[in-house]
Amino acid sequence: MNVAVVGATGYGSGELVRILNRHPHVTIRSLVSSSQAGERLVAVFPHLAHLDQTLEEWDADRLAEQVDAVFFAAPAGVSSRQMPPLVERGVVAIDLAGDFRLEPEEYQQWYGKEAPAATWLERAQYGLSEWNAAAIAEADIIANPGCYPTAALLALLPLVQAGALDQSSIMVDGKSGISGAGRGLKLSSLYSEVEGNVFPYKAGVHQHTPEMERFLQMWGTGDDWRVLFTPQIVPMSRGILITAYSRLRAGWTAQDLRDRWRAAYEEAPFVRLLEEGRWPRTKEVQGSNYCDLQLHVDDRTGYVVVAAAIDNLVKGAAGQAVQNLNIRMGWPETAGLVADPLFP
Ligand SMILES: NC(=O)C1=CN([C@@H]2O[C@H](COP(=O)(O)OP(=O)(O)OC[C@H]3O[C@@H](n4cnc5c(N)ncnc54)[C@H](OP(=O)(O)O)[C@@H]3O)[C@@H](O)[C@H]2O)C=CC1
Ligand SMILES: CC(=O)N[C@@H](CCC(=O)OP(=O)(O)O)C(=O)O
Repeated sequence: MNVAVVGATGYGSGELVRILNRHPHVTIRSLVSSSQAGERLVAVFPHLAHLDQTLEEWDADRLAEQVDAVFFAAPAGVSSRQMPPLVERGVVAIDLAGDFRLEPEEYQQWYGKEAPAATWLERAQYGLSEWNAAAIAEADIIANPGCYPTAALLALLPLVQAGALDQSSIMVDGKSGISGAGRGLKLSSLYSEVEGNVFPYKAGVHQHTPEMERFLQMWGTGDDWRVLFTPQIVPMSRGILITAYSRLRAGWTAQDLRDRWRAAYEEAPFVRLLEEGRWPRTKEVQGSNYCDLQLHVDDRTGYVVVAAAIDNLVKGAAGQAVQNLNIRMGWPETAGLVADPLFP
């Protein structure tokens, strides 16, 4: 099957190409770049020097002729504009940006951009692979989840669905490597700003907050879930570690919660429940599509603490996008994604 990637010079696209290149059922037919069309891929990504590809301009007619699926790995707002003519002509679209993840008012409020038209939003399904496979398998548009929500929802959803957590007390602390901010040149991504430094940003106002709340609400029990989310930058290139805290409802034990995780992820090839006492580490998932989970019930305070580690560019972006393509096409979920983490 032929695919295209839009936003070809970014980190998300670089990861898509790396993964798709080893995919048994996929050929990368077009890499679309708004800034460097005509340039060879190797000039943008020297680590992909073995691939003979040239970046191309956006041309909806050409793409609709050439490809069966398109990955949008561009900033918010691009897919809303460019995707409709392709989907209209039967191309499956997988969007790594936030355009199709939220209700229109929420998207406008948290992203400060106009939402896609309702007719297009209706055709989109949220691409949290482990939780929405039946809908993804039928979807025209797959809204790939944000990196922080992927880790937070995988950890929290089984516990929320079980009714174990107090609705008003969920706090999510997220630590991300700087590649989460993309490849664009910015002061805040400079080595001298990030090295030897750890700092929160957008506490309580990050655009992933409504995404976490929306899907806790949709797939959990009860309503009106509220999440206090604080993302932080840590001095590393890749990786996300989520630590989430919630008051536990009466009667729930660590064993009960672990049983819920086990039942939810029994058939999930990319979710690893670590042995008791062993906590997730970003390096132990690096370069892979795994999400590692652990929890602790703190009887002294009545809280549970859960932790999840993913590679933000793989399970948090390109890897989950390919997992979703696999689900959509009815291929084995792991096609192209069987890679052990890179360690150390
Ligand atoms: N980095 C991460 O960990 C994650 C990122 N995401 C989301 O995935 C998307 C891609 O992220 P990432 O690759 O990191 O971002 P980058 O900034 O690294 O790359 C985005 C690419 O989009 C293209 N682009 C930029 N502006 C425009 C524009 N106005 N019109 C069309 N194309 C444009 C550029 O490529 P070109 O010039 O070649 O067109 C750019 O290189 C974003 O929406 C991001 O929020 C989601 C999950 C995790
Ligand atoms: C470290 C860092 O800056 N991370 C980005 C991750 C979000 C992202 O990729 O954007 P969408 O999911 O909203 O498209 C951020 O916090 O904005």
